Amino acid sequence: MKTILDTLEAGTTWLEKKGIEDARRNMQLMICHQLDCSKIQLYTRFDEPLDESALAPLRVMLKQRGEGVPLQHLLGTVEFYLRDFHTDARALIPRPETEELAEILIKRFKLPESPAILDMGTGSGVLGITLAKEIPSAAVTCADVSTDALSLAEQNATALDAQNIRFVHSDLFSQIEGGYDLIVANLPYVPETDRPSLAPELAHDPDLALFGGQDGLDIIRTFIQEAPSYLNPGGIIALEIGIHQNEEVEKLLSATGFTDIKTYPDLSGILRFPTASKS
Ligand SMILES: C[S@@+](CC[C@H](N)C(=O)[O-])C[C@H]1O[C@@H](n2cnc3c(N)ncnc32)[C@H](O)[C@@H]1O
Repeated sequence: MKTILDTLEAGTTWLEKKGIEDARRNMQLMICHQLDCSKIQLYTRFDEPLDESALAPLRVMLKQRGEGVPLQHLLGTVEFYLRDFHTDARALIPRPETEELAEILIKRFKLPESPAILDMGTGSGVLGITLAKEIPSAAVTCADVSTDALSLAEQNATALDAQNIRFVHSDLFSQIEGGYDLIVANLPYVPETDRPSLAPELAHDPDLALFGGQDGLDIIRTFIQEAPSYLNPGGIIALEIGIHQNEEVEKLLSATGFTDIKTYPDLSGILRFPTASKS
């Protein structure tokens, strides 16, 4: 009978042949998911035999992973700011760099006592829900044009018991009323011209979450132009953008009258998080 270690080795080899990066980690996490145990527990159970009731679903997951289905969709969750968020095809899989944006906002910005916060393009809700949980006195609004994304975000807010939060179906600010102290937005920024060269796994993210027109900035341009009307004086705008988009976005912010413009780098040094204030 196959042990956990046999299964881990065989699955890793198979995923490597399929060109999956980090194959061993992928396989470990799929086994942990199937056995409902942590990675540490897995190491202590290597010699345990796996019967067909555990192997059969693992084979299905392995096959799907080999076909390029993202690991996060197979596991059903992603950790973001130390909380587990459900993730599926309804919204973009939360990315680790977005966690860095949450960290910057929580640690580096001084917000009013009970800030009104808007998360525009909330997707699975990771930014808005994290801010709601980390700043319990905040009143957070999460908006998205996708009703699918909103249903996932609401599911996550309920699972994480975020109560200081509401959800609005809105194409940018069309259904939003003003008065925010912080507006954060990770809107689509992938240039249409990059579509043919994108990693196959991105095909599992909704198009609506990725593409922002020819240079990627179509939606962000409108967002920046409209945002001042929805910010309180001294209010902050914070975005996530793609590589080499910072100069154009800083110009847009400046042309719209924002001050204190600063773009923070992500951990790999890409200037990814522009922030600015309304004077
Ligand atoms: C890059 S995803 C980010 C999702 C989430 N905020 C995150 O960080 O993981 C962009 C999100 O913006 C939403 N979106 C796209 N166009 C929009 C628009 N015009 N108005 C509001 N939301 C929009 C998409 O549906 C998608 O959920």
